[in-house]
Amino acid sequence: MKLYNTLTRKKEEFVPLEEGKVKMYVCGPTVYNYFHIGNARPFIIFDTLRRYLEYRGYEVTYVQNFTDVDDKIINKANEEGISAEELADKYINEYFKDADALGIKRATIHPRVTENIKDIIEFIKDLENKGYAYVVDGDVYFDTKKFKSYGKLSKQSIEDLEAGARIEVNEKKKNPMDFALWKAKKEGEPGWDSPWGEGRPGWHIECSVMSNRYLGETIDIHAGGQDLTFPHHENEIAQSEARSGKVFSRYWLHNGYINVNNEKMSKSKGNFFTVRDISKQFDLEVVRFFMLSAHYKNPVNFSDEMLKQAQSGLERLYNTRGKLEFLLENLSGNLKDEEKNILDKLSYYKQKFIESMDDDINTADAISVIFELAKFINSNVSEESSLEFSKKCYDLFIELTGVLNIVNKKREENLDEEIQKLIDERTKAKKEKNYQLADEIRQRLLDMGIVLEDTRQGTKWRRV
Ligand SMILES: Nc1ncnc2c1ncn2[C@@H]1O[C@H](COP(=O)(O)OP(=O)(O)OP(=O)(O)O)[C@@H](O)[C@H]1O
Ligand SMILES: [Zn+2]
Repeated sequence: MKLYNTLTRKKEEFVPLEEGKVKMYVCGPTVYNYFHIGNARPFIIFDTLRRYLEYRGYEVTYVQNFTDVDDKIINKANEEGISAEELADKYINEYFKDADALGIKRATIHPRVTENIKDIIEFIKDLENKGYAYVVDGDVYFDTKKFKSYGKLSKQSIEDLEAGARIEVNEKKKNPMDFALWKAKKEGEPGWDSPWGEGRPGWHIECSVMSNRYLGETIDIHAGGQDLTFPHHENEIAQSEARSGKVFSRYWLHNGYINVNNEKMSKSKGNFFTVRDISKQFDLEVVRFFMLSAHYKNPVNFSDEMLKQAQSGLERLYNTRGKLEFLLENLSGNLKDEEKNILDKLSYYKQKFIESMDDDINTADAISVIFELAKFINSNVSEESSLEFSKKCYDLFIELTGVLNIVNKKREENLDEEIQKLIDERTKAKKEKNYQLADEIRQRLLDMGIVLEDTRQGTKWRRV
């Protein structure tokens, strides 16, 4: 399997440190709000990478953190008159509701910064002892000039970075690229005791510490959105490698942006749609399907129209699944000769799916293969087919869609909703005296094996 590694700017063969095992860290959300469609992209994409690795037989330890102390959280908590902890608790809870509905598997560990303060302090002490950190008025800074390979991820020399970056003037720092490991407490902020006085951790240190604590000094994959490459991931490398003297992460993966009118969707620009809001209009499986329909590194323009397209694509796949499930209940018999002849098509689709995913998790191509398979099923499985053949088609369809965790509802669950929707449409048509449409809908339901009975309490249905 090949993955595009930001560190080398190349697609590289993926070889984990320990055979059969993958240690993976994904930068998680800052929990002060519902997360938006842009934030959803890394969560969905790297969840899919994890699922694919598991499908290929790897045992994956997956860590995704919650940033539960930071300026934005503190400000919002102060506005709402609650503690930073209460605010973070609330949005962690809300995160899980949306993430579950997006089909994102829970991480092996979801650590929180505030539960790791002791380790953070120890880590900073190590950096200080090794001469990589200096203290000014209760703040502790990382000395970037001391870390010789600073800039290796963003491929810029420290001089270029200094020249190019607009960094706020901070009298306390020795060099403009230095960053805070520990921040002295200010009025109205939460704080913890430390050797440097009361304070709280800077942002970058948390990921170095939690990755080290839960996965060890060297991990296989570290991932996040493209905006995290610099300075966040650059700083994580500096902190971790300065302390351990070992490679921090062997593969660095970054997803491209979800844009609105070609501009990055972001909270600060206000051009964002929360997943929660979208869930009022669309099943969130549609959002997952939409994300996976593009290659994760390509920029994607988000719009309602795109979601509607994704919705109808997903519906087509559900129709295939529904048809197969209906037929499986009614068919019998072993493979027929003509079915034996086309059986190798199934292994071909499976092979193509794996090739696509092996090519830097090309979910867009993988979904095209699923559509090809659906087309094959639609034209080759019918009331005339054998049970054995239909079952083989069905098993492959479920296997491949299962890797991406799409089309994951059974016909029965899906059907009840669909039936009710059609009944409502028919009732509306009757009210509007559109009897032709009403009859058409009744016939469509009958074809699905559903009989309607109009009663005084409304329309009831039963299976034939
Ligand atoms: N428009 C976007 N497209 C793709 N990924 C994004 C986008 N915006 C943020 N991300 C990613 O979402 C993840 C969660 O980050 P976090 O909660 O810190 O959001 P954020 O960067 O504060 O969001 P914002 O940019 O809206 O302020 C990070 O991996 C980040 O790179
Ligand atoms: Zn991080």
